[in-house]
Amino acid sequence: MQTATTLDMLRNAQAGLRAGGGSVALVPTMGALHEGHLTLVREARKACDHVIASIFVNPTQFGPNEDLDAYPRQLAEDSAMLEAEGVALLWAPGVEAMYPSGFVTSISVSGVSDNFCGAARPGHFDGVATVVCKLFNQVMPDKAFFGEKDYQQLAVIRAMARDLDLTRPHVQDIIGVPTVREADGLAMSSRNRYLSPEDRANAAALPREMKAAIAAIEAGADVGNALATLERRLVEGGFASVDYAALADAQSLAPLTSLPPAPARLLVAARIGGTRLIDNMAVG
Ligand SMILES: Nc1ncnc2c1ncn2[C@@H]1O[C@H](COP(=O)(O)OP(=O)(O)OP(=O)(O)O)[C@@H](O)[C@H]1O
Ligand SMILES: CC(C)(CO)[C@@H](O)C(=O)[O-]
Ligand code: BAL
Repeated sequence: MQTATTLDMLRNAQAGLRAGGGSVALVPTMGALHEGHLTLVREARKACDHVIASIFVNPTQFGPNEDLDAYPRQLAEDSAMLEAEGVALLWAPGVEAMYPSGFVTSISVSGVSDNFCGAARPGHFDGVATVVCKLFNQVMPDKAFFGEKDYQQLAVIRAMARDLDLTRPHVQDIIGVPTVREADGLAMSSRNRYLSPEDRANAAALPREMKAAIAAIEAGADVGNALATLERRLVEGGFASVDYAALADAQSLAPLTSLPPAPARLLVAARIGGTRLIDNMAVG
């Protein structure tokens, strides 16, 4: 596996990769890799001839009081995992390489980004959209792979690619991969490592109570009451607070107060022991 840390290195490495022909997949990450990321890489390898993975802890998507400094960074371990999975090229720029001095551009998104994590993390999705647009321009993949674990993020990226006409030639296809979960149902996340043993055990309440809420809603329960019960049970189960627990249209992410005939999604963000966890599940 080659590793590029500057744009010139990336361009040279890509030229060599593409000289032999074949399709190219991009798997963008912020590192601190786990089986969820590696599942994206495996799906990418099944779909394309070459896989390029990026590792960049993007400062523009972190708010002033968030965990940018604390975010786990383990490039050597991550690199070994990616090489073992057959990744051809790791794009691992520093901040200066991604945002050189004089950088003055930011993509502003709205609509699918307005509620939920967009409201809880002002500017977050603008940061995500800006760096992903740059990654698409830098790599020009045939396919790009993202996790449904970050469901709203995936919707934002799809909207950005559509609106900026990035689907050709910058990226041909944006693929969503189902959430990979721990044995007790907790969605794998780089931030799970922040959890104490007690909080990690209690965090299993998140998928458990989400499933209970979905069962109630699908059985005809009032959506507002089901969501209030979900929030209460999370706090009773050890969560400090709930940023949001919402039913949304699976496509538009418009908040819903009743179960529609169209596909819907339950979206939750909650805090436990100072760690913010998110999850989402299909409803109906
Ligand atoms: N459990 C998972 N299942 C499927 N995809 C995942 C999972 N965890 C992360 N991903 C995907 O991997 C890509 C990189 O995500 P990122 O590097 O932020 O990891 P993360 O586990 O989401 O970390 P964080 O704790 O910051 O949420 C994203 O597209 C994300 O949706
Ligand atoms: C898509 C992404 C790599 C952009 O920094 C990040 O938001 C993530 O890891 O989900
Ligand atoms: N996968 C989520 C990235 C973030 O929380 O910034």
